Amino acid sequence: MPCNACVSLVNYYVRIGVACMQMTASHLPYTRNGLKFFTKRGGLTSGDVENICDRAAHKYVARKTGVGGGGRGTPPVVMRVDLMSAYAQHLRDIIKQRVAHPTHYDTPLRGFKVVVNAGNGCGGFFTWDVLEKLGADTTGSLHLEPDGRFPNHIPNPEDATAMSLTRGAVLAQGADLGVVFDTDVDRSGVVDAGGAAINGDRLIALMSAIVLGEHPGTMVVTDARASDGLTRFVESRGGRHCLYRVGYRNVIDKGVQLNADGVETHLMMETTGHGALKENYFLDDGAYMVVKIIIEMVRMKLAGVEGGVGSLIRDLQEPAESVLLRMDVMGEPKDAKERATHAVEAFKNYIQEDKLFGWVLDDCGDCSVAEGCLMDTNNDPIDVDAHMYRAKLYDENQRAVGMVHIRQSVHNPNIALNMQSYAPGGCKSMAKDLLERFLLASGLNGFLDISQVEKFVQ
Ligand SMILES: O=P(O)(O)OC[C@H]1O[C@H](O)[C@H](O)[C@@H](O)[C@@H]1O
Repeated sequence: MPCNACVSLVNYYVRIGVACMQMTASHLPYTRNGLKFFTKRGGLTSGDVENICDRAAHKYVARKTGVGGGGRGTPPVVMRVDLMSAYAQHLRDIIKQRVAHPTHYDTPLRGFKVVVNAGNGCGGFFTWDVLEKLGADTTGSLHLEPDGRFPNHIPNPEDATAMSLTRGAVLAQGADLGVVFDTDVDRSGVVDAGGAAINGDRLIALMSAIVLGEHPGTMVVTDARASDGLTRFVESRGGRHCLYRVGYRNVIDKGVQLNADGVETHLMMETTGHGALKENYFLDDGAYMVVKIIIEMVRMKLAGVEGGVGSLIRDLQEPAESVLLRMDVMGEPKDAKERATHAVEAFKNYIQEDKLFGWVLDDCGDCSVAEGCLMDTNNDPIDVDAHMYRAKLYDENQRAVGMVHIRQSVHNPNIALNMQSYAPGGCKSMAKDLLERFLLASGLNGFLDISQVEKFVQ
């Protein structure tokens, strides 16, 4: 079930105090699984989940040993709820109400062709239970049947195959829009009528354009891998851009915290396609994002605006090149976090100690070293992926070559090096510079596998 179907349950049952939980492996292999927990305030944080696990473990031990009660009491009430139908109806109602079609209120998508690629995850419902019921033609939709082996491609809007197959279907059908969901529909991407993939920064730009139309001046929170072009895009529309840590929960929690601090923040999105809106309980809900885009598409058509939703991001300036390289932390797994922290901090120190001439640490986002995030009043940040910095390289003529974002991976013992350049060849120049003047000079290659960087430089 799409995890954000849970919000329907929360909406409907919150009065009697019900929260909900979902089992999901997202796009990971079917041999792995996880749990997500929701209450009316949104998804629980990792700290909350740890607390629940601790308490469950204590209860389990108490029950096994007969010490401390073990949670015996009134047995829980079990009810069967058709959550998916309620969720789909909730989405349909939002589209109907917000489009308020002057001639066919109940079928506002009549005359529109929308192709869905569910990637064999659980997003197929969006085709028959949302789009078709609202009058859309969904001919040419792809991979709607759930299959945990994901036989066609990784169900992920960041996946090039997922996007290009959807593009092919959109162009073949002459569709107005293509929609790509990840497995559990917490992420999405779209393809416009011209076949352009709208994911990553482009999706954030599109959502920013829509949300800034509704909430002028709002803050938009993203992870700090987002491009400078995106910051300019948001600012040119009167918005503000807060760059924060990688990890969708970090990004969302930052938005929650900003709102609590009185900074109006309506959109929180990661460059991976996870996105949450204040109006939707701060949930990372891929279907809700698509609903917002579809409403905009229909409104534009009704207003006689040409070009479809893709035209909303025409002036987004994108990097000339984007590259992600990984450096595995070698040695004992137990030492990996400390070593990775050391390496990322060494990058900052090298710049601050003027050992990396031409490199300047960025002064916005929690990835900065100067003031911390410009808007950050959180003195107790989540200790996930906290070590990251962003820096720019300038050439001898003071022209910016590009930007590097260096951080520990959220999941694995490696360091991710995201590079974006402003001109072709810039990523290679930056990688070469970092390899020679930092990775080799510092001796970090003693415990970092720098082969991807070396290969890229060659
Ligand atoms: O640190 P990485 O391995 O690149 O993974 C980073 C990603 O981890 C998870 O999948 C989170 O859900 C994402 O929000 C995050 O962007």
